[in-house]
Amino acid sequence: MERKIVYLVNPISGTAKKEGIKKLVERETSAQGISYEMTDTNATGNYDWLRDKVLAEKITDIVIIGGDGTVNQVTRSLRNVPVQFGIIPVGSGNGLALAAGIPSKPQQALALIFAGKAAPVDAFMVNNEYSCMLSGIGFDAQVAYDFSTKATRGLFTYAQQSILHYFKAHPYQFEIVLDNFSFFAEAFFISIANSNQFGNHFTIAPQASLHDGLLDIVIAQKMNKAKLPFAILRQIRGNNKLQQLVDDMGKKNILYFQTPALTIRNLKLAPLHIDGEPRETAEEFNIRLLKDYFQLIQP
Ligand SMILES: Nc1ncnc2c1ncn2[C@@H]1O[C@H](COP(=O)(O)OP(=O)(O)OP(=O)(O)O)[C@@H](O)[C@H]1O
Repeated sequence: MERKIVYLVNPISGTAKKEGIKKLVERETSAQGISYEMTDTNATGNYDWLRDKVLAEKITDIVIIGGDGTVNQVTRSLRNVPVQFGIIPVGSGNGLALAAGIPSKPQQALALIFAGKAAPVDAFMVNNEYSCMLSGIGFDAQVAYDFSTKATRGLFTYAQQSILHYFKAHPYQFEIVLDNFSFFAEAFFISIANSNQFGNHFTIAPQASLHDGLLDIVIAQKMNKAKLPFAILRQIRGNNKLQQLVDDMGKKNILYFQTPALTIRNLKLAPLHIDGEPRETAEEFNIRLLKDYFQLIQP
């Protein structure tokens, strides 16, 4: 089938200048003889118009030139639409693209898109919110919130906010409800991961796969704050298994397990982020995996 690409450019994502990337994309796509359109994304995150366009004009590929927040909004809007997605990662974190092995350099990411080999990627719901990468409750959500209020984006601003919040961080109380049992945890944050990382290669869930039908849950339990960075480092390298969860409780600072669904009771109303974007929190989160939600071009 003849390919037709729609490029969606987020003008505010990350810190990279978009004009040069747009020119590169136009030049290279024309050289490939592929028909394409290019348009900016919008702040509302509504892409219903695109759904209709894909069907009416037989668009084969939607390529997102942006970060995880944009990937979230676009893929959410195009559920069950017969189209494959590409990413040219120019966001601040680019967690999903990096987890999928998509190159960071626009020219290489574009070459991958032209090769056009797509594979399914899971997503998940946190109550009624759709997430495709990594969501979290607690410390990292507070960082996401403050990051969203800053005029400059990018890794530097993100790191600056993380460090500032680290010194202010306090644990929250949660009840975790799994199929067969439940337990209480006092934790700085809980990450629910489809991708293996927060972005920028900062791995949090080393075993996470984008299409294994499982969510990786990481609980950074209350501990002496001086130990927290070391505990996270161990987590990055570690190989904890689900069956070890019960053994680990009470012994380990970081709990790590995999499950397709769980409920988290948020007893102290810790803040929530969805794919790095702050969202309204709730007293209870029902979290469930959506298997093979969209097709992503990847190596
Ligand atoms: N035209 C636009 N004007 C203003 N905001 C926009 C526009 N298009 C998209 N947005 C918003 O930009 C936000 C950030 O987008 P994106 O996730 O791509 O970048 P990022 O946050 O810098 O990267 P990452 O999520 O990888 O850390 C999203 O919340 C999205 O709603």
